[in-house]
Amino acid sequence: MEENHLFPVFFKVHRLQILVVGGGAVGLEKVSALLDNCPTANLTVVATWFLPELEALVKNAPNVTLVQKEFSCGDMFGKDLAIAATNDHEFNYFVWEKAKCSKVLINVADTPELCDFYLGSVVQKGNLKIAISTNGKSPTIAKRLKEVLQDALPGSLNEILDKLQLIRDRIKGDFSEKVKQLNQITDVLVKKD
Ligand SMILES: C[C@@]1(CC(=O)O)C2=NC(=C\c3[nH]c(c(CCC(=O)O)c3CC(=O)O)Cc3[nH]c(c(CC(=O)O)c3CCC(=O)O)/C=C3\N/C(=C\2)[C@@H](CCC(=O)O)[C@]3(C)CC(=O)O)/[C@H]1CCC(=O)O
Ligand SMILES: NC(=O)c1ccc[n+]([C@@H]2O[C@H](COP(=O)([O-])OP(=O)(O)OC[C@H]3O[C@@H](n4cnc5c(N)ncnc54)[C@H](O)[C@@H]3O)[C@@H](O)[C@H]2O)c1
Repeated sequence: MEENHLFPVFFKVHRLQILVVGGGAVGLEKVSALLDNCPTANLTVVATWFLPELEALVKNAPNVTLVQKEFSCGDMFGKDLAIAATNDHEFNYFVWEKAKCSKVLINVADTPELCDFYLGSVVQKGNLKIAISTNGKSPTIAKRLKEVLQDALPGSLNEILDKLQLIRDRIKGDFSEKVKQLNQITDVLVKKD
């Protein structure tokens, strides 16, 4: 079976500077995804025009700046991550080149082969977060799986996490003893019948 070699990480995006080039349908989708996960994400969106929905979304977000202009090399300065989401394939390549020159990790929305990272479909239940990737095969299936898991996972999972954190903070002893006790307490979750 073919395997997915993407390595998932969970970025603290409020500590990063993120550039999005393009403010149309896909720019809106990517900005929404970032803000859904982290309302305090630091985003700069550069585009020649913006969808009104995007302007409305970021209206009261001081951490998001919309810059209406053509993208230029200087926009990459000081950025940690970038997303190229214009409707111009050649231009997205140009943005990719600028990101590479500046050693900025980039997602090119219309060219998976150029992407350093993909965005995932994200299930959220309080502190719990599950990211799904289909290796770029079918974002629609990723979205559907997210919907299935979002419904199937009980809201009480977040309470369990809160309780486990309290227990984790209270257990004394050396590290291996702590791991042993935490595994015993949670054994019930994986025990068959
Ligand atoms: C998961 C999600 C995250 C997000 O964007 O936040 C995401 N795409 C979502 C939706 C979606 N995207 C597209 C459709 C239309 C139907 C279809 O094509 O299936 C729908 C469905 C819809 O909108 O309903 C079209 C599309 N997408 C890509 C291309 C380019 C190409 O494949 O060449 C084209 C064709 C454009 C064209 O034909 O012109 C590429 C990528 N899209 C990815 C992520 C990465 C792979 C993730 C993975 O490994 O599975 C990757 C590789 C790069 C990236 O964008 O990071 C988000 C679901 C959010 C949710 O959970 O609700
Ligand atoms: N990865 C994904 O999830 C995904 C999903 C659907 C489509 N796509 C691809 O993404 C691309 C973008 O589609 P869209 O629907 O958002 O397009 P769109 O027409 O809605 O928006 C294009 C945006 O690019 C901006 N732009 C164009 N040239 C620019 C420049 N030189 N400098 C700055 N901004 C510039 C425009 O101002 C506009 O904001 C398409 O090529 C499509 O194939 C990707």
